[in-house]
Amino acid sequence: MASHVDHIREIESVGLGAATMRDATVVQSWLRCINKHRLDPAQACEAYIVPDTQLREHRQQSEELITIARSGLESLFRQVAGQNYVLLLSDRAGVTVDFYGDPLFDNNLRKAGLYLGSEWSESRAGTCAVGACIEAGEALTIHQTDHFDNTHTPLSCTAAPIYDIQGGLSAVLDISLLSSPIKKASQNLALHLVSATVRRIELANLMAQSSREWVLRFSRSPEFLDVDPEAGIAIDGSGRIIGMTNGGAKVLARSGNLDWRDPQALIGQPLSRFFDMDIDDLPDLTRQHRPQDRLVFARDGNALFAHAIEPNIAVRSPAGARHDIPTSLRNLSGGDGQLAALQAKVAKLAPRPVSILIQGETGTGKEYLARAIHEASGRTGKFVAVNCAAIPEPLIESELFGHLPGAFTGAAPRGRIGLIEEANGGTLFLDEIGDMPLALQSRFLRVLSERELTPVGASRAKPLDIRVVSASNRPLEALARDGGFREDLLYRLNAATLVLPALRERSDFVWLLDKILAKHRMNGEALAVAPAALLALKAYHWPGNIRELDNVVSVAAVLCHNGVIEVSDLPEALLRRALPQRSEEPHTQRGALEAVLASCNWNVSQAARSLGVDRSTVHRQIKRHGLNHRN
Ligand SMILES: Nc1ncnc2c1ncn2[C@@H]1O[C@H](COP(=O)(O)OP(=O)(O)OP(=O)(O)O)[C@@H](O)[C@H]1O
Repeated sequence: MASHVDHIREIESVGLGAATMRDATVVQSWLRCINKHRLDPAQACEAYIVPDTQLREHRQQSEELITIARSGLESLFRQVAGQNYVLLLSDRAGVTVDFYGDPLFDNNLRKAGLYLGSEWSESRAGTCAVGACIEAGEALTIHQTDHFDNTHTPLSCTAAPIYDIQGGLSAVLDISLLSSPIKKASQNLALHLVSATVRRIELANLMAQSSREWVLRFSRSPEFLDVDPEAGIAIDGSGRIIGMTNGGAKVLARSGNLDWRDPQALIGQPLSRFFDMDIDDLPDLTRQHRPQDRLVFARDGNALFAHAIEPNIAVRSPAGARHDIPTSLRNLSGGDGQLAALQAKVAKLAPRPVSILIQGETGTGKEYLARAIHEASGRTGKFVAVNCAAIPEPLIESELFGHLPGAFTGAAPRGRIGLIEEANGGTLFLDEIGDMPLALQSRFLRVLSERELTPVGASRAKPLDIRVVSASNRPLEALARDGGFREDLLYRLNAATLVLPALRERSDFVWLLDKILAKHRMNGEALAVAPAALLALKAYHWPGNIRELDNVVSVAAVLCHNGVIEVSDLPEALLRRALPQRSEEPHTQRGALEAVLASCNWNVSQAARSLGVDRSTVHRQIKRHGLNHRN
């Protein structure tokens, strides 16, 4: 193996334009490390693990993706069992948010950075599989001395990007070895496995997010079409493309002679632009027809087998003019009146650079809404979420503003780009803004007024183009009146205010539930809720709102048999509260009681146990509501 000195020399000479046998992706990454990230190959740095608070935030942001990716990760981990591979799922920032490795090697893995919380962005770690994959947008292997930093040269890492259905890179799946054979070709199988897993994760994601739309899946062979398709696209009722896997984007781009890296050119286009068919032809491509008869022709002459999956119309959103609402915003509600008004307002505000303040109880979807605003804004930069309550006060300034190398004791040796700068060209989401320390509020106010940023330790300001969306579940006006929040900052933040209703106030509960069921379906099998359990869920008052509903469904999905959630799969605390002693809604109360009784075959003792009340209370309630075993 080349010595460290040879390795440094090789990178330096490639930096000066010398020819090399390395893959083009490696060379491009080395050049970025030298020219863009200003890294020095002679300066070795240990792998970086982000602090716990930050990790929690990264994981929270990737919650949905982790859930969807998990079954793919588990099956990949099973396939490579016993071969010492480690699996990392990293978010767009290169931070490892999920991890599968052999606990026997925990210490070595942690030291090597193959661990939960490790940050593998190219600017931090130099050329590495995750970082180079984020930059290149394609699957690749970074093998041993392909790494830029000497510290990482024992590793062999292979990574593939996971795209969201709008074509944005949302995560990276990496499979790594602490030590591997010398030849890079030894990792070709790993490259194939990671790419196949990502393809399945993207398809699962497309299915989960497009359950109310037509989904068209493609394969070059009729045998694999229905079991393991290669690509997928989602199409709305008017025949326009509204989502795709990366494979789907490539099929469309090839057909339309467009660039798959420019998803805006694909999303929103009519199906007929890419295929010799339109929406009316989709029913002929469903499973009722033989796979070999489902051949479709792309505009570039390419022929593919297709499988059309009908929209799931179990719960229809009410008719109304939703056509001028961008796709990302349509996901916000299933026809609730208050939200429909909010969606219309957001559709108008999103493309404009106005600051938006979102208010709502915990778990009502403030961050979800902020992301939807970002997606509908057309801004090309990142969505960066900062939870002001989660970052310890002494760290918040350098986290937000970044710092130069050596700006203060304990500063990162290479300096650090702050979260505000990371959001340049995109959206900065400030959650729990009411918890931002007062001193920082003044600094932040300057950033907003002057639209420029000065990192800690820097003397010159940098120009900034950010859209700020902030959120709070505390009444900021009252906080400002009491001196806990700067009034002038409040006015900068709330050019528009959006209020998210609590879940118990929403009329589209069943629509939301359906969406969350689709998210948690296990191994692609549909989840359903038994009528009694649905009554109990509807009767509950949901203090934790959509997040609580999501948690309840995720646990019930694991507990239930044959994919049907019964009352017994719901938490006792929920059932207890679903049947309050004094309810203003006797109908709901009666329904919930009936539901619980039906689930235990009218065994009053069992019903009392599952409700956490005594038998006499159940008897009293039965009498009060005039319930009868036979009615
Ligand atoms: N319209 C929606 N459809 C599906 N899931 C949703 C929707 N809105 C929110 N969720 C889910 O509900 C959970 C809570 O949402 P989110 O984190 O955006 O709430 P929040 O109001 O920002 O919470 P907090 O006040 O605690 O910060 C997340 O899992 C999110 O994915």
